[in-house]
Amino acid sequence: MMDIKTYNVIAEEGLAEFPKKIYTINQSQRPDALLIRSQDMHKTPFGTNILAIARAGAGVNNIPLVTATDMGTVVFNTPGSNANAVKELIVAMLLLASRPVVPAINWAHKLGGADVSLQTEKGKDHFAGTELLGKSIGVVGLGSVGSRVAKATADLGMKVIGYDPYISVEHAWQLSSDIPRAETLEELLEQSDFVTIHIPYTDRNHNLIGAKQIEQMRDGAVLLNYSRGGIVDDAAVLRALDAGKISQFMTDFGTPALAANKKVIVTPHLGGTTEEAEVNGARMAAQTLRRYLETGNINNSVNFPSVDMPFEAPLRLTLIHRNVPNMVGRITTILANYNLNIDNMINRSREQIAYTVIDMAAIPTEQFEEIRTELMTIPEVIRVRILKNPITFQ
Ligand SMILES: NC(=O)C1=CN([C@@H]2O[C@H](COP(=O)(O)OP(=O)(O)OC[C@H]3O[C@@H](n4cnc5c(N)ncnc54)[C@H](O)[C@@H]3O)[C@@H](O)[C@H]2O)C=CC1
Ligand SMILES: O=C(O)CCC(=O)C(=O)O
Repeated sequence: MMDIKTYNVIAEEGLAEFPKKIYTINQSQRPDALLIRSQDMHKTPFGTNILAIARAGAGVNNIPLVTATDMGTVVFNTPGSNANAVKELIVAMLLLASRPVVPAINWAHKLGGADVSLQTEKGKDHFAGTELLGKSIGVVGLGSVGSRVAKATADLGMKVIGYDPYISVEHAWQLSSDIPRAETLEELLEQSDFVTIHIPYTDRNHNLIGAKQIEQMRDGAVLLNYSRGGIVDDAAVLRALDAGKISQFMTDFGTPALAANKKVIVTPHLGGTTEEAEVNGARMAAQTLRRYLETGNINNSVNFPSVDMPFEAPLRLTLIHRNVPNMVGRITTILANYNLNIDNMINRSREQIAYTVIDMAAIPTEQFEEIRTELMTIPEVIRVRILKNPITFQ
């Protein structure tokens, strides 16, 4: 049996992906893997018993990736699982930035008496807005969320300009050729009535939008941050709002200072919070975890290479090791000493880490620990697992 520990609200549909014959959920003091959303894993200790951490969602800045990699813990996310939810919220926020819908509703609910329609017609002009049609929007980051926001806002008749110097081939293909791309962030900022950010929080992206960038924006522009706190320098934004340089800031990552400012609209980290996105993310995370735990195959990892080798032999050895020369030679020498014949093998690396998967014929279960211990004597080996093929192992 393997145990999955969860943090945060994980949709039942995701947990149902773990068959009760093989898995328990939150039953062990030494779980085998974690299924999380925004839990701050920088402050949540986890040990080497944790083979993998699956993050139902996109951002992984809540997970100490270097530590996890050094421990041989594979970290997964669920790319795109909540991108539509974020896109729809951005459309809502753009509309709320242009039309004072919330104050208008509050006012309308307070109207009373026989002449409600008279009061309505007299007072409604206080709540006149503007239209999105023809306005320009700069989309920073053209990944799963940004590419959808670009399309949706173009469909609303906005003039869209994108910026993403690191765009993946997959996302570049998805992006309509009608969406012009800025060469620099400055170029985008200068041309946009609205600027919306859809990039991961990384050291490189810390305060990407600071005082200098805000100065480059159009006077009266609206800024949206539905990516992460820390990507936008909130103090610089507050100064720019007070000075009238930008007109509104809309963010999913509130602070008391932001919430106290009337030109800021704070939502409580709601971007991915729809029934559909929560189910998508939980299912995808659970399926990815299961594939890794049961077959050793890796996809959607943010710290390990992708590996997809059909599990056809009775036994599979998986080795996580440092990416140094001659590892495969040293590993196979040990296996040869046991007279083990290799059916199939794959070795992949990602930066400092490498992953070797070796399929072979059945050996007595009593030998597993001995072989595992011997392989672990190679100093660069971090983790060795021996997996039984549930179909072929006799
Ligand atoms: N508010 C919420 O609930 C949610 C927030 N997010 C946040 O949004 C971020 C983006 O999500 P996805 O689009 O799904 O991720 P993604 O990985 O599909 O796309 C991110 C894009 O940003 C680009 N990028 C990175 N640094 C950049 C920079 N300095 N300038 C321009 N482009 C840059 C990358 O090349 C990539 O194309 C996540 O990392 C997460 O922090 C995502 C989902 C929900
Ligand atoms: O609702 C959640 O779990 C957080 C969504 C999010 O921020 C992300 O996917 O990066």
